[in-house]
Amino acid sequence: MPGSSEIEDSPATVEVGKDKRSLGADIHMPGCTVCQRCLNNWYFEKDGQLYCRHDYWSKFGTACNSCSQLITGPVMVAGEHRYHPECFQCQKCLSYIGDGDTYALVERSKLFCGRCYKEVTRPLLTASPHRRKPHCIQLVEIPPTPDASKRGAVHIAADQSPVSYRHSYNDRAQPFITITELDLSPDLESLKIGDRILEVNGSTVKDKTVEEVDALLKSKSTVQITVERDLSPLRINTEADSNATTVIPTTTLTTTTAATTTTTLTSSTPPTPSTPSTPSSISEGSVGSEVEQSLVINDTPVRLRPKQSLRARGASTGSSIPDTKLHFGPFANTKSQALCLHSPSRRRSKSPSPVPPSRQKSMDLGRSASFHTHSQDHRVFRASDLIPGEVLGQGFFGQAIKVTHRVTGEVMVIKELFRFDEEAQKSFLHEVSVLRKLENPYVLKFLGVLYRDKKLNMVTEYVDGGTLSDILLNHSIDLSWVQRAKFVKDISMGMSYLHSMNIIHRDLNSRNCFIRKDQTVVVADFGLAKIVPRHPELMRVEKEKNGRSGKKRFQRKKRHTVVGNPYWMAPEMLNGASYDEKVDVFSYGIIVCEVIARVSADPDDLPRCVDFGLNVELFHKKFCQNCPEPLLMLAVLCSQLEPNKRPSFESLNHLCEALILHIEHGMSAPHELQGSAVEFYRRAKDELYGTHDRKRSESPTPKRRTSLNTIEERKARVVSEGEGCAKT
Ligand SMILES: Nc1ncnc2c1ncn2[C@@H]1O[C@H](COP(=O)(O)OP(=O)(O)OP(=O)(O)O)[C@@H](O)[C@H]1O
Repeated sequence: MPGSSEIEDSPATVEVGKDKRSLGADIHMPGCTVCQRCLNNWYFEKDGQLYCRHDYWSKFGTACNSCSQLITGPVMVAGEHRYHPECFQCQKCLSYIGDGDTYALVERSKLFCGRCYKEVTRPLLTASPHRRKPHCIQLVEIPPTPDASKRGAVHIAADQSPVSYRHSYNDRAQPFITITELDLSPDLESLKIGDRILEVNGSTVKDKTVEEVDALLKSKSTVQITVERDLSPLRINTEADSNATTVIPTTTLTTTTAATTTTTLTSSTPPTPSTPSTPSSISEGSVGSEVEQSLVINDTPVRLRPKQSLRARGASTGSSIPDTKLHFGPFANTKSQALCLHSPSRRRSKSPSPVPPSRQKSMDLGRSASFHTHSQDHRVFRASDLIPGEVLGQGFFGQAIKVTHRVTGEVMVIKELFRFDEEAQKSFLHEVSVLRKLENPYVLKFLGVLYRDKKLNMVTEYVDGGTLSDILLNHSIDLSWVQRAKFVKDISMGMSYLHSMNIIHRDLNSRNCFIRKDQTVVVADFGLAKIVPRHPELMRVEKEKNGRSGKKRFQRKKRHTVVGNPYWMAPEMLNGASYDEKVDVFSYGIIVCEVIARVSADPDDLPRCVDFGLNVELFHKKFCQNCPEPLLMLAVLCSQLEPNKRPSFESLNHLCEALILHIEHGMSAPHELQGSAVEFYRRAKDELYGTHDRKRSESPTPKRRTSLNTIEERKARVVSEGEGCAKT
């Protein structure tokens, strides 16, 4: 995890799956099973063994093939490679490859959508037909048909050749299921003889027999096949191979595929060496029943005989695919059909195919073959699953729309971008990647993602009670002090969870806290959240990896970007100074003030000082006639100017619980919240400035808007000085 700040005051946490329990800080912690280092903060438990986070991840976690981060939610699977849905993105056109989309993963790292893959590989093949074709995992979709027999068949067999073991995607002993024959059909043009089948309709074929897989392939509905190919099972018949080429009069027809399969139809006597092929290049001539094809299969030349069913037999040297057959199908006598064989780069419209081009993607597909969910709760939705409802509101980059699931009736929210610049994309992806890691009753629940028009949308729970700000400012709603104390407790619970996950929210405010019908509050909006490592193991590993000074890299506070809304922003951030997670505690303090006063956080309404602190004396005078003193004390403690003096959310949880008991049942308030808040504030100010200067630090604000302007101007200045900013 990137970042540099270490969060103090947090007790050790046991993580058993998703269950996290706090331990007292004084409990002696044993060492990590793998690295033996003392587990004095976080640890993971599995089968009675304890691990540090790093070793747990490396032993049991699945890392994303793109960002290398642990995958905890939905995962896109390409062969043995796994991706976060938001990382499953075409590296050329940057569109998201979603549920049911075709793709190709080249050389195990370069991910392309189906269209870009064809564009990218074409010049490669043109440049050098001899070059070794890259390893590729590809999701190919065969459209549905009312009559499966008309679609063309994929013939498969268990491949016993040693090649099939060489780049295995698993370490099983049994052979791969390999495509041995393909009917000539536009639907099958993206498949190649020699392809190894990894999945059919999203299910691995590892444990299936050839017969079972064959039955799946014969389905009338859409079939999605994930195939792996490498080592050029078929490649261009070049000069070196030409001796073995059988020739038939008049025709030289060379078809180069975008992937690894090439087919050469060569002319008759005298045998002419094949010219280096160009993609889909064609010398005019007839292709009919007399044409014979020459192929190279696993480096062995084979012949293809032109019959209704062309059969390629292993040459005398012995082919690793001994009996390869190409069915030309009902249009065998047409040149265009012949070209369609293994020629995905050709436009389908040139083919007199019985399958209209629109059928290729027109069906409402089942779940993507490559999609699997690790978490029960996180899903990938299709646009057709969701009935759009009202727009709930707009943010800086996007908008939130209420939606209802067509089948289950669940009401949810999709958050979609309306700005597509880099900053918006980055912020959005960041929010998705943060939110999907979180699971807590006081944090907005992430439900999954929705791909629409090659764009990623986030799907979350719908929180039906409005924002905390809305509720507080609606004075027709009666809010008891107990209820208000419960609001602030819930926020503290959500925030302590976030901090325990090493996340600084940085945009905590009453508009980002939503209220459920049962009056619980959830913390939302993680677009500005910052992930900071604090686990000693992670730091050590990171330090070793980077060879940098751990001290410098992991000092507790670091100068971070200035982000968030200035009304809730901590003074140290407004001043452009280094900050840590205690900025969230300051924002929380301002929220507590809003809860007490039921006014907006605008400094016009909520009195602040020229040093950006809370003007407690004025606040007390204006708003605290009926307020329980310990609640005001809570606000004052949290909004202290010195970050280190603000309590952690962990201790705020306890204070809030005791506060509720105090307000509800008259039990004594915790000692931290006892006494006069105004007195406490004066003492703290005197300590900071001295008695004489304290008055000057407080806001005399003779002109009404001075304080507001000061805060906003200060932030604008900090930002223009180069600290950067997102969203105000
Ligand atoms: N899960 C949700 N449940 C109910 N209402 C929501 C939900 N998410 C968003 N909203 C409503 O939609 C509004 C816009 O939300 P959105 O997240 O798009 O922007 P924002 O959080 O207000 O702004 P920004 O993301 O720029 O900070 C919110 O203020 C809230 O009123």
